[in-house]
Amino acid sequence: MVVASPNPRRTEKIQAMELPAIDLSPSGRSAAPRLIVEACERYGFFKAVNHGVPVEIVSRMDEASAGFFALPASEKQRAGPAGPFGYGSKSIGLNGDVGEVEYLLLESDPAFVSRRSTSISDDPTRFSAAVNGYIEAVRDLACDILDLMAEGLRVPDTSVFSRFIRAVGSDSVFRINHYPRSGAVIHGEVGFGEHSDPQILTVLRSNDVGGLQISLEDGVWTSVPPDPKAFWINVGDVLQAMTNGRFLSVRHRALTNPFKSRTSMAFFGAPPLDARIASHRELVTPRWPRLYKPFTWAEYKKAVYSLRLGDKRLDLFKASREDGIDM
Ligand SMILES: C=C1C[C@]23C[C@@]1(O)CC[C@H]2[C@@]12CC[C@H](O)[C@@](C)(C(=O)O1)[C@H]2[C@@H]3C(=O)O
Ligand SMILES: O=C(O)CCC(=O)C(=O)O
Ligand SMILES: [Fe+2]
Repeated sequence: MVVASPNPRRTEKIQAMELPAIDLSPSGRSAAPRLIVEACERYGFFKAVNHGVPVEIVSRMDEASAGFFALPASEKQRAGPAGPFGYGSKSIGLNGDVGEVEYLLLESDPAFVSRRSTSISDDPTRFSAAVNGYIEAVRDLACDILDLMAEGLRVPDTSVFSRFIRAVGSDSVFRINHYPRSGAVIHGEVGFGEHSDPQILTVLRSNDVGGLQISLEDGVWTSVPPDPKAFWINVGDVLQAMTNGRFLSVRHRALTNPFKSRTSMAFFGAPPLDARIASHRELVTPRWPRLYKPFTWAEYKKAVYSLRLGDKRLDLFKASREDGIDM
């Protein structure tokens, strides 16, 4: 189906497609490893249902974020400008990217959250308790899913991916996005432009307003229907590299809604800065040689922050023939 694009001068196809929903309850668990692998190979995205994250943790976080974004602009600015952490409005990252979004970007370490909360809320203890409780729950979910991925890929040590996120010094971050309604505009505007997520795995949730779209093919966008009870899970660049390109770090974006404001929150599970990222040896074979040169997360992050939002930074780390096909 071809429908309205946020930029009518650009030819874009926007389609609706059912993305896989994976049941993480005890009864769905035996099929989960295989279904997760299939979803990550085809779409790089899936929906986690019956995930076990308590609803109170989610509603406390929703209240905390709604309270913050409802503050007058001058008060929100006390937590900014984002460089890259803190409150940002319209400006994304450090290299001139913009979008119809305001956000809080937070370190995932509880001590950093507590410290930063003093510039975010008049009740910093409450705010940081909500954020820290939410981060702990979604980090556990991310690790659980990474273990299922390893099992589905038949990697014998099933904590190969999750151990990076559980490590002391993990560079994971947490983002809360608020997209004001676009008012007079009939079509949505670009809130958060096209990009892939750089880290290992993203755990994303939104309110009941749509706007997220993924692109499996250049210029073709698939709208992801909102489901506030579920989490959308997506593969990041580092996991694409660690799986030697089997899992896809898919490009996505978020549009604003003409009538309703949208809130999304994303936990980006990342390794420590000094972690060495390389394709897992079980996934490198003579028929499927190593696609990426090994790199540290610090080196990758430097590339991320020196480039623009939409740049394809993983291309900088492609292996050449001279790098061989060592396993
Ligand atoms: C423009 C930028 C913002 C970003 C860092 C970057 O230079 C390119 C990647 C962007 C992104 C996208 C996913 C996450 O929201 C994010 C926190 C990340 O790790 O990479 C943002 C960065 C940011 O807003 O600081
Ligand atoms: O708002 C969304 O649904 C997506 C946001 C996003 O992609 C991001 O924060 O990296
Ligand atoms: Fe993203």
